[in-house]
Amino acid sequence: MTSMSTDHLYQLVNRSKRNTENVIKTAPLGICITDPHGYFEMVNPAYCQFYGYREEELIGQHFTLVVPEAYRAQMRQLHDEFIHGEETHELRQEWEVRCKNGEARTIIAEAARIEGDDGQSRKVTFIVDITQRKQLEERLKQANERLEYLAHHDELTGLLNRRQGLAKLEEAIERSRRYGNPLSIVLFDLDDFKNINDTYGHSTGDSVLQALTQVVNQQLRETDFQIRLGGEEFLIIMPEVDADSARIAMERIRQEVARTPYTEHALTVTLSAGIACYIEASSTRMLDRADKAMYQAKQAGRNRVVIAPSPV
Ligand SMILES: Nc1nc2c(ncn2[C@@H]2O[C@H](COP(=O)(O)OP(=O)(O)OP(=O)(O)O)[C@@H](O)[C@H]2O)c(=O)[nH]1
Repeated sequence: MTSMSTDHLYQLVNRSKRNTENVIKTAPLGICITDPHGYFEMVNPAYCQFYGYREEELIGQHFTLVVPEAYRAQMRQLHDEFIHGEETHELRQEWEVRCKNGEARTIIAEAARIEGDDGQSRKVTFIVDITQRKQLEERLKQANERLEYLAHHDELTGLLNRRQGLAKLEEAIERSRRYGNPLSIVLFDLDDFKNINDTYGHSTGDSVLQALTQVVNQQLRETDFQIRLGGEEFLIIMPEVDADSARIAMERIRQEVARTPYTEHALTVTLSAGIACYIEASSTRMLDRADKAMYQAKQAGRNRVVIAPSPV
């Protein structure tokens, strides 16, 4: 080889090195190289910019500087295992990291093991910021959870809604049918509720419905379900409870509801209830019997509980 061609080769190698350096400098993804003990040896501008540190603030620091305290030990161990392990590439993984200003962000990191000019292993890590995508995913997840919740619950009171409540009733009836256990349902409706809306406004009416839901719930067993069928009409499912016990429970609830003052106007609210217990009936039949009993309670002057007679 002539001296000219050696020069030329030297130039080419230098150019190639400069190109590589420029690629690393201008790469849109953060790149860092850590020594065998996890200390930063190289960080590119995108890495510094992402974390909010200057290059000289990072070089020589342990990489766990950008890791939340809770994961530091785990990350340190993973780094050491990778440096001394067999794998040359570390799988892509999501991590939560901390920027200089304390901000938490999410990255996807992928790493490779390279050999330094001292013959020792180094870890080169490539990071991509996915914070926005994660936040979007989180908001989407919350929106889906909310939709899922609303599909089963009444928004005002947080109770199960009619559709979900009727499904629960079907399940309860099925269990009673199979195991021969008693089951009672209570249909109740507030008395003269229209007066409250007309006198104090709809939002006061709403507050009454919310507070009343709590009063009733506090009186129920863990295994009972309270459902808002619609408007000011509610259903309670009481599995394993016979008609007499349901009446005692409902009397207690009726009295508690009537005794409680509602809203800042200290309103009195009463309810009329009809009870039906399970006797080889469909949910429609049971609801129908409870409804008739409730109607009787209204007819008899309201603020009372009536048990539906057993069908012959
Ligand atoms: N504030 C509020 N009112 C509601 C809601 N749903 C239904 N209502 C009201 O409940 C009232 C029901 O009136 P009615 O069906 O005449 O019954 P009532 O006045 O309770 O009379 P009785 O049932 O016969 O004792 C109406 O004024 C409805 O507008 C609600 O979500 N919020």
